[in-house]
Amino acid sequence: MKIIEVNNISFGYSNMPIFSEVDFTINKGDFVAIIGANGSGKSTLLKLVLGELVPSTGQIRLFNEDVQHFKEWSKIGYVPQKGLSSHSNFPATAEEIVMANLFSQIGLLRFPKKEHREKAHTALKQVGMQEYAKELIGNLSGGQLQRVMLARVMVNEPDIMILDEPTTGLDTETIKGLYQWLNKINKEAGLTILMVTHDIANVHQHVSRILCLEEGSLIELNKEQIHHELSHKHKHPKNNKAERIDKNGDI
Ligand SMILES: Nc1ncnc2c1ncn2[C@@H]1O[C@H](COP(=O)(O)OP(=O)(O)OP(=O)(O)O)[C@@H](O)[C@H]1O
Repeated sequence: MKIIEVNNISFGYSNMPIFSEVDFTINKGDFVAIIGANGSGKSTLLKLVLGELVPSTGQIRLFNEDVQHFKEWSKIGYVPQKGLSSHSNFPATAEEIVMANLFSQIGLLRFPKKEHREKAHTALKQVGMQEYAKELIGNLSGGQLQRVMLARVMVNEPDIMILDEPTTGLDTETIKGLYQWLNKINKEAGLTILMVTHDIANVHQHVSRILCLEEGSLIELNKEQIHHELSHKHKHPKNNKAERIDKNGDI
């Protein structure tokens, strides 16, 4: 089953083209990493997938529906870049942050019921944060905040989790734990995961596919290319092609 279908999209800010003719599909159960240099457009691509930006050409479908008409947003758990860390002084507990994401069920002006509290606790437990439910988020470490962000999207029982550089500012042990946890929910619960990351060295063993965005085009890396990327020898196939043509003297 196709969860995300991106067909031949192009996008640019004002007069600055970011990418063109980008195609990819995310199927149910995939664990996909998107890598690419700083500023190559990874966050922009996620914003297009989430319907926050509109491509100049091409089409994006979520769960077989055009993104512009898509309404079942609770199926998609989006963890933005930096997440809570920029709002950590907000006077709310971990439990309140998680419950707030149930607003479509609770209603904005109503008080949460026992069942909502229980759902929040289940989600916090899933990420190993149940003991911190009543803790103000300002008292949590970066790794704990990140786990609250994961619980915040898990509470809606999404079909896909979309993460934008979830390891920024975290220490090595926390990063390892996060990847193991993502691997577990992908394998055991079948949650589909799409993750933007710089961290190919740690992530490649967990993901099923790696997409690389560079110089305006997106390609899926094969095993050999992943190996080259790991040894810092990667060249985007677009460039490799140009190099090959050069060598053959065909231009
Ligand atoms: N709202 C905007 N208006 C104009 N230019 C933008 C806007 N947002 C991003 N850009 C530019 O578009 C390019 C792609 O940005 P984007 O944040 O998508 O890249 P990225 O690959 O996610 O980068 P990073 O790895 O540093 O997070 C960058 O050159 C950025 O400066």
